[in-house]
Amino acid sequence: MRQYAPSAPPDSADEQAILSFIDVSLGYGRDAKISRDPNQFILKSLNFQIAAGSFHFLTGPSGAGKTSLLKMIYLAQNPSAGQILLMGEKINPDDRDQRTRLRRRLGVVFQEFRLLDHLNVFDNAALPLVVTGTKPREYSGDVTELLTWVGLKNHLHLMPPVLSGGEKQRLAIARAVVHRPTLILADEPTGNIDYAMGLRIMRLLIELNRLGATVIFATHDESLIQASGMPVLELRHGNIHKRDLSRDLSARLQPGHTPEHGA
Ligand SMILES: Nc1ncnc2c1ncn2[C@@H]1O[C@H](COP(=O)(O)OP(=O)(O)OP(=O)(O)O)[C@@H](O)[C@H]1O
Repeated sequence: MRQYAPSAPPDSADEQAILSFIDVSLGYGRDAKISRDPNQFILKSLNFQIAAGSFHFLTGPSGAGKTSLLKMIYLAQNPSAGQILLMGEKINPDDRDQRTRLRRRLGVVFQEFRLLDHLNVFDNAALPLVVTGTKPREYSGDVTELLTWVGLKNHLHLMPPVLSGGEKQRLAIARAVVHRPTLILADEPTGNIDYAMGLRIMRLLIELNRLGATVIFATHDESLIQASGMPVLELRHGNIHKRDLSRDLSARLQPGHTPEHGA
């Protein structure tokens, strides 16, 4: 999988923040924006940094704001207050060129897949390379290898409407990483696939992370979190917390604790 290394790895991967949230709040609707009342915000004055080259899970109860947080990171949602810095740039919500430029360095696995129904599996996966003007002869080997990795080798010419939910999800994952993004954002990428394929996808993301990509992986799947031991950011009541996995581990070792599936 060496060829999937990110195209623009940071100079000092461990030191630099690829993403900073400075007092970022988000509320939906006119009232939240006008009043600036923290009680109206879904996400409240978030302050955190993500180091370039790191891997983080993002978790929290349903409705906690995981998708909303990811939307702000991929610049599809402006914060109601505060400043986001992405890949060394202060985000200006009015700067469309900045948004287009930075998005090309992102790989996003959307919860609802967002596949193009009129393109076959191969062409959907190749799309991020096509839009940057890459020639088919330069990408066809990589695209086929990646689709083989996610188990879609025999489906290259099928159209998305005939794929199962899990197959669509695997295609969405392939499309998100095919252009070697600097930052991968995955919203419940293992939600529709079985546990074994979930672990395989997890291994792919860990491998891409090992090659330099920063990964933020939103999930409810505690067994996957526990099995990987990667750091966890948890959204609760509009705030973000770093979860201490060593404390989780000692809790799991307490008498009477029932292990979760796969943990
Ligand atoms: N466009 C919107 N307009 C109004 N409210 C919204 C909008 N998008 C999300 N919300 C609300 O914001 C809250 C957070 O939603 P979000 O989808 O970010 O949560 P989540 O943690 O990703 O949930 P889940 O785990 O169920 O996917 C929810 O109460 C949701 O109803």
